[in-house]
Amino acid sequence: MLKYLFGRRSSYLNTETIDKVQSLCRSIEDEIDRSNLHREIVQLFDRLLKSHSNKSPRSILQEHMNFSINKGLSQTHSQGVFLDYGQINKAGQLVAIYPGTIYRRHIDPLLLPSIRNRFLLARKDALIIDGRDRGLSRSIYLSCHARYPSYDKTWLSQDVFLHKNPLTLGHYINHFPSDGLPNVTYHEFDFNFNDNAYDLYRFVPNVRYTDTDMGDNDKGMPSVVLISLRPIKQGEELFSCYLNIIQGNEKS
Ligand SMILES: C[S@@+](CC[C@H](N)C(=O)[O-])C[C@H]1O[C@@H](n2cnc3c(N)ncnc32)[C@H](O)[C@@H]1O
Repeated sequence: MLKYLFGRRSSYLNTETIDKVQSLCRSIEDEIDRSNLHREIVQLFDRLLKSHSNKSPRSILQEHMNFSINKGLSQTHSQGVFLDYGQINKAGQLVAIYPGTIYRRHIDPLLLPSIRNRFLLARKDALIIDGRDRGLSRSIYLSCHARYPSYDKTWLSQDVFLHKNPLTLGHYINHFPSDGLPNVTYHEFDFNFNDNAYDLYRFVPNVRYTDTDMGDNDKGMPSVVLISLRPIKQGEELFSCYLNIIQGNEKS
């Protein structure tokens, strides 16, 4: 399904662990109701859109979904993402969004931005998201963003309090440690809003590298969201599985 192109394979990821994690992720993914997820996102973005300027996006998320996320020092590697307020009550809940530039694999030129880049995420439809917020990746995002100026570019800020969309931290979520299991999983999602809800695109943290006319196949803006695998308590670090598709049905 999804994989980090340049993720590392750890020795504790034996077949038994991978099978266990994959069946956990699949069981939750199978239950995701896409139209519910779309509705949930529309409702949140609508709240953010209509909010009064004195309320921060994070406090709107806290009021609306009873949680918020933030970056912090990870127990595994450098920075990670934590549930810093409230709780996630159940599996299958939207927790974060993976921001960045959308490339078509083997078509768009990804070689230079891919060098030493740990933030590349592949979708099964051969789209790749570059979520790196620095260097060439950052410049390319900003350049492509000029074609979609109403979309979100605030996720590029290191200061989460400046983020217009408080969910755009999916790219900083680390791979689960040897003494634990993932508590979130990647789920491919396309932002697609009606003409009368076009303003909601201003909270979408993705832009395409190439502005293609998709005609009838228009998927809106392809992205990836993070979904909880179980209830998550305040203070817990979010962990995904970078390898949950490598051993899957389709080997890409
Ligand atoms: C998308 S980044 C995640 C954010 C990263 N921790 C940072 O602060 O930039 C992915 C990279 O984080 C590191 N990483 C993630 N999970 C890890 C883990 N469990 N153990 C060691 N390194 C990890 C790897 O270098 C990986 O390529």
